[in-house]
Amino acid sequence: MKTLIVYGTRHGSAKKVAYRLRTKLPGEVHVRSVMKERVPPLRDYDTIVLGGSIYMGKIQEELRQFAEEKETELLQKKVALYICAGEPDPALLARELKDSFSEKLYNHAVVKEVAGHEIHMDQLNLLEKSILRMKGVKRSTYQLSEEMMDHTADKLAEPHS
Ligand SMILES: Cc1cc2nc3c(=O)[nH]c(=O)nc-3n(C[C@H](O)[C@H](O)[C@H](O)COP(=O)(O)O)c2cc1C
Repeated sequence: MKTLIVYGTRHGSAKKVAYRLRTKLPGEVHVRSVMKERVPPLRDYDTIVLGGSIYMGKIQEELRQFAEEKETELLQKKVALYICAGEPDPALLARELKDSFSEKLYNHAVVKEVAGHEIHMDQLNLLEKSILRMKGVKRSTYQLSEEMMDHTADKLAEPHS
């Protein structure tokens, strides 16, 4: 199995998930930032993982665009989707995950997960801090889900139907 993980991030948690997933997946696994690196041709891979993080309800525009441009190819592959997102309401998190990708791609993906979130107060700018203050968030939090990463890796290792 050859896997490509393409991620978008602002403060690093979606990147952290991408690199942790790499250690859990069998076979050759390549990780690329959709914002900073050239993404290799998808035809070279059996499995594609797309992951990003949510700000004001939206995933990184670069990742959204990438998924849109490559949709036809992605629909021929085994696909996993994840988001890092900090909303406390599970229904809202599920909505954010669904809205981050096209309906076709979301339905096609063998696994779609909320990977938890991290907030590093010392890395945020004033605007970001005041947005979080309005949401009642005052402290750094570190809640990435190892369980979700294990689940994603297990699902991707299952034979493709
Ligand atoms: C300014 C700001 C806005 C955010 N808006 C949302 C949001 O609308 N929904 C959500 O679920 N999480 C929101 N979050 C939480 C982030 O999605 C979470 O911290 C995530 O782990 C960040 O990922 P990154 O480190 O890959 O950029 C927000 C965080 C910040 C700092």
